[in-house]
Amino acid sequence: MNRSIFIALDFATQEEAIQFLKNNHLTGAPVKVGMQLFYREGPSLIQTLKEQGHPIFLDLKLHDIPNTVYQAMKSLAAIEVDMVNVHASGGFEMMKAAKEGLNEIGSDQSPVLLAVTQLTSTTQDMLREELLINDSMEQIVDSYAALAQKAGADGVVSSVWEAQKIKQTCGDDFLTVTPGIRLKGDQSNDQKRVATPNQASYSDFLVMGRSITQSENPKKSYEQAIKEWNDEHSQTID
Ligand SMILES: O=c1ccn([C@@H]2O[C@H](COP(=O)(O)O)[C@@H](O)[C@H]2O)c(=O)[nH]1
Repeated sequence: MNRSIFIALDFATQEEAIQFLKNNHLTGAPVKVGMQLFYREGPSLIQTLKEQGHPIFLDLKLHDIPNTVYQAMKSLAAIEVDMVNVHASGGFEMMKAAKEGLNEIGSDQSPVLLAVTQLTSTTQDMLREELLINDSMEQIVDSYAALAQKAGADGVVSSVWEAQKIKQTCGDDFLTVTPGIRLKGDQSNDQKRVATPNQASYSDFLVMGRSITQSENPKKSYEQAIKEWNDEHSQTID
């Protein structure tokens, strides 16, 4: 899969999601399906999106005992999405079990496994005061990424602000998928570690929801995000 921006389809129903894509000429664009839509519509929605040519990131963030995650990943591998994820805080054995579950269908066809390091809605203060973790955000994200890589994950979900360090620690081929993206001037909403597309030079994939889905002109916002990101990337690489 080439580097691309996944549109977060955070809609209540399949009908709304498909209509959004159709009305805005986004059929075939990479999409992220999360809990809201998948818990209601299930695998048939994935089938419909696949028939319309969309690369799919199924963002269910599994977090359970290793055997349960292993069995769940076998089910998810069977619906043939492109990327799935777990919470890295589930630990090494759980992430390893996730990878084994996905590989049951044959490792060359199995979905990419990502591990969520720390949600982009989490701040340093929350880590310290609510979760009783005293290390810095960067240290935690970095060590979770290294653990995820050791367990067999293909990459991580983090904010843009940790992506460079992850690449240094885990290597260029280890994928960095970054939500919390906003176009300049847009509201952050519940996101805390936010960035614009042109700040995302170390990301392999961006995830963008409301800056596109709630824009007055979603197609234009999507194209603007791609342009900003690509311009920045070519400047960094050249
Ligand atoms: O750390 C994470 C992990 C996943 N997400 C998901 O990405 C989108 C972001 O939506 P926006 O509207 O662009 O804020 C959403 O579906 C989250 O569940 C994340 O934001 N942060």
